Amino acid sequence: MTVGFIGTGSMGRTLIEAFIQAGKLKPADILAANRTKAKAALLAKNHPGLRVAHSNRQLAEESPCIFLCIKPKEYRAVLEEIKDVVRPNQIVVSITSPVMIRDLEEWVPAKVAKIIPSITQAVLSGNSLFVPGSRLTEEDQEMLWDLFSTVSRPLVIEERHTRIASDLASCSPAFLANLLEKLADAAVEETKIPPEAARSLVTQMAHGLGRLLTEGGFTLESLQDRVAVPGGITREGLNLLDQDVGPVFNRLIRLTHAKYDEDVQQVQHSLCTGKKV
Ligand SMILES: NC(=O)C1=CN([C@@H]2O[C@H](COP(=O)(O)OP(=O)(O)OC[C@H]3O[C@@H](n4cnc5c(N)ncnc54)[C@H](OP(=O)(O)O)[C@@H]3O)[C@@H](O)[C@H]2O)C=CC1
Ligand SMILES: O=C(O)[C@@H]1CCC=N1
Repeated sequence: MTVGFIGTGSMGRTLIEAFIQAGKLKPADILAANRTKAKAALLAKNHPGLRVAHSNRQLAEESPCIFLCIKPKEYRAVLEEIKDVVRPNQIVVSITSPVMIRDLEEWVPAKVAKIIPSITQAVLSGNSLFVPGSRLTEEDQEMLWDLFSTVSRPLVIEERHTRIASDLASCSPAFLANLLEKLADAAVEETKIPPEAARSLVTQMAHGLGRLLTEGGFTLESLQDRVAVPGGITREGLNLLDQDVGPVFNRLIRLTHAKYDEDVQQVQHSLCTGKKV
């Protein structure tokens, strides 16, 4: 089956390369289109057999399953371009959290799903968040589940939980990398340890931490208890983090939700103005 990807930016490329790496899709199964054609052409060069469509419309005509890997503001233009050629038996998957399934279902007669990926799929790990639309059959759901199982752990979520689940699965790699960067920078500032050593120490620690939590039988709580020996040094640090860092995450979640609400409004406005199918 040909799988089409509209948008070969950061996430479109990550997904394509993850499916190839997992052996789930062969390059010849993939048809890609991107506004800046050179980006899709480079992907085709790196994965011989992968085909580049000359337009989004051609891609939509030729792909039983179409992934929209574009940003919220780019939906209107792409939907305008493909809506007349999309058929009811096709599957259209959006990877964009603020685009509502019901809006997509108004624009195209296809079977729609929202699947939010994560950069962690580049190493075939992490969750992908699965929101099935009303027209998907059991068979379609199984096909998508099977596809994403090869690069992630798919998780069905309700659409109303899209934002918070994306914060945790998709944004948090950036949030936690930022915290580790701050930890390393503070170490350099306070002790003059060489920056490369500080970065290497936190990076290797993060690798081990991920494994402890996923394969090592630890929970978030048991890990802290195990490291913080009674009367020891770690407890001092944990007490400070409990006091100062917790509230930052409450603010962070309020911020991401406020931006999400704004994006939802903007997308709905852009998709509601003008002609639909
Ligand atoms: N990055 C991440 O970790 C995650 C991203 N997402 C979601 O994925 C979506 C894409 O994000 P990301 O890949 O990071 O963004 P990018 O900007 O890297 O990629 C978007 C791509 O879409 C292309 N594009 C834009 N308009 C069109 C068009 N009309 N026709 C064809 N291609 C077009 C752009 O082309 P051009 O080269 O011309 O700019 C660009 O390559 C977003 O909605 C984001 O929220 C979801 C989970 C995680
Ligand atoms: O920053 C963003 O908007 C996207 C959503 C999830 C991850 N990245």
